[in-house]
Amino acid sequence: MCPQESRGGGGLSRRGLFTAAGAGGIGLAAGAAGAFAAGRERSSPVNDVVPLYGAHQAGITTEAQDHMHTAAFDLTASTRQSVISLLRDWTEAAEAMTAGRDVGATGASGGAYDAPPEDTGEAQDLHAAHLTITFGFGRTLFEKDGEDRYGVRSRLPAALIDLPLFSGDALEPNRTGGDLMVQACADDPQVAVHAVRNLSRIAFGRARVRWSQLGFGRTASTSTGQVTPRNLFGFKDGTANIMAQDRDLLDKHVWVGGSPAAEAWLDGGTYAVMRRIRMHVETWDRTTLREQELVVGRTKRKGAPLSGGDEFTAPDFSLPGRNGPLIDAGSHLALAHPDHNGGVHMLRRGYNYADGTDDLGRFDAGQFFVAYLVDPRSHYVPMQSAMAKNDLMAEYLRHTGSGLFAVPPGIQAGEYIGQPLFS
Ligand SMILES: C=CC1=C(C)c2cc3[nH]c(cc4nc(cc5[nH]c(cc1n2)c(C)c5CCC(=O)O)C(CCC(=O)O)=C4C)c(C)c3C=C
Ligand SMILES: [Fe+2]
Repeated sequence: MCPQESRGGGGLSRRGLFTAAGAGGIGLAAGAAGAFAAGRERSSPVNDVVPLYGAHQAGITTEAQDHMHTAAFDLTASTRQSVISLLRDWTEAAEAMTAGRDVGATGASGGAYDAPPEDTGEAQDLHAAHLTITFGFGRTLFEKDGEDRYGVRSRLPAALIDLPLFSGDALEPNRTGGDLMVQACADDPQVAVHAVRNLSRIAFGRARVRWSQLGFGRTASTSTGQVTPRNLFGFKDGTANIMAQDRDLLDKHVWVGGSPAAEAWLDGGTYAVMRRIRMHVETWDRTTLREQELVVGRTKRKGAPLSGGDEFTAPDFSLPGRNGPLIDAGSHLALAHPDHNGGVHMLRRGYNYADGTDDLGRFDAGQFFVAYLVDPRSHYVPMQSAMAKNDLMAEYLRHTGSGLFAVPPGIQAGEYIGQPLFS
C-alpha cells in the first residue's frame, strides 16, 4: 500500500499537530497555526488524517470509510481560467478539510462579523474522520453539445465514453452525468456532508450541483485488514474485490498508464463508474433463502461460494450438483467473475443508500455502486451488458442514476487537482 494512500498514513489530528510542532516540526507548525486560525480545537488526539497528496488521489485504495457523500456538478463558468480557479480553490479547501481544519484563513467563526463565514461550521469540534475527497471529470467537461467549452477537447480520453443504455436501465436525468464529480468519504457522515457542502458553496457562480447522493455502510472492503461488509440484500459484498495490497492487480486493472501524449495527463489516474442501483428489497425479502443464495451464488451466512469452502475459497463453476452446477450459470457470482469476463477485475467502493419511500410505500433503497477501473470499455461495459441480460439478480435491481468520470492522478503540495490537463 502506498504510504500516501494508507488510512491514517502518518497523518496527525490537529491536536497531534500541536504536539509535533512543539517538538520542532517546522512544516507541521505551519499546519497547526492554520488550524488554530480556523478555530478547530478538539478534545482528544487521534490519528485520523488521510493525506491529500500522493501519486494517486486518496479515496480509491484508502480503506473504505463508513460514509459517503458524492456530488456531480454542472459548470457554469464561462472561461477556462474560471474552471482552473475553481479547481485551485477546491484543492485548497480539500487540503484543509482532509487535515481536519476549517476552510479558509478565518474558518467558521473567526472572520468579520458582517461577512458570511468562510466555512459553514458543522464540522467544528469534529475530527478529520479519515475524510478523503476524490475528484473526477465528466465527458461534458471536454465537449458539450459539440462545443469545446474550456479548450480541452483535444485531450478527451478515448475511454471517457458516453455509457450505452443497458437493458432495463431507468436512468433519471437529474441523477445522471455531470461535468465534475466530488466524492467525499469519511467515518463521520457529518464530516462528509460538510466537505461536499463547502465545495458547493465555493463553486457558487462557477458550478452548481447536478445531483448528489448520500451513502452509508460501505459495500466493499478495499484492504485485507477490513471485515467484509454486507449490502441491503443481507449478503457479504466485496469479498473478491481488488485490495490496496494487490499492487499488480491495481497496476493492471485500475491505474491508467502509458497513454498517448494527448491523454498523458491521466496517467496515474483511473476511471470511476457510478451507478445508483435501486434494490427491490420488499420482493427480495419475500424470496426464499434457497433462491437468494442461488441468485448470488454464495451462502448468506458466510459468503462462501456454493461450490463449497469458506468466504475466500475460489469458486468452482464446474462442480456438479443434483440439477446442474452448484453455482448457477446465471448467478451474480458467475456473471461477475473474471473467468467469465476476459480476466478483468475492478476495485469496487460502493455504499448502501436509503432515500425514503415511494408513493406505494416501498423503500427507495439500494446500492450506490462505485468502481474504479482502468478502462470502462473493457472493464465495465461488457460485464454490465451481460448482467443486464442474464444476471438472476437483475430482476431485483433498477439502475436509476449513472456517471462515468476520469479521475486524475494525485498531486503534490502547491499543485491543483487536474493541473496536467490544463497545463
Ligand atoms: C458491472 C459490475 C457490477 C455491478 C453493477 C454489481 C452490482 C451489484 N452487486 C451486488 C452484490 C454482490 N456482488 C458481488 C460480487 C461482484 N460484483 C461485481 C460487479 C458488479 N456488481 C464483481 C466484479 C464481483 C466480484 C466477482 C468475483 O470476482 O468473484 C457479490 C459477491 C461477493 C463479492 O465478491 O463481493 C455480491 C453479494 C449487488 C447487490 C449489486 C447491485 C445493487
Ligand atoms: Fe456485484
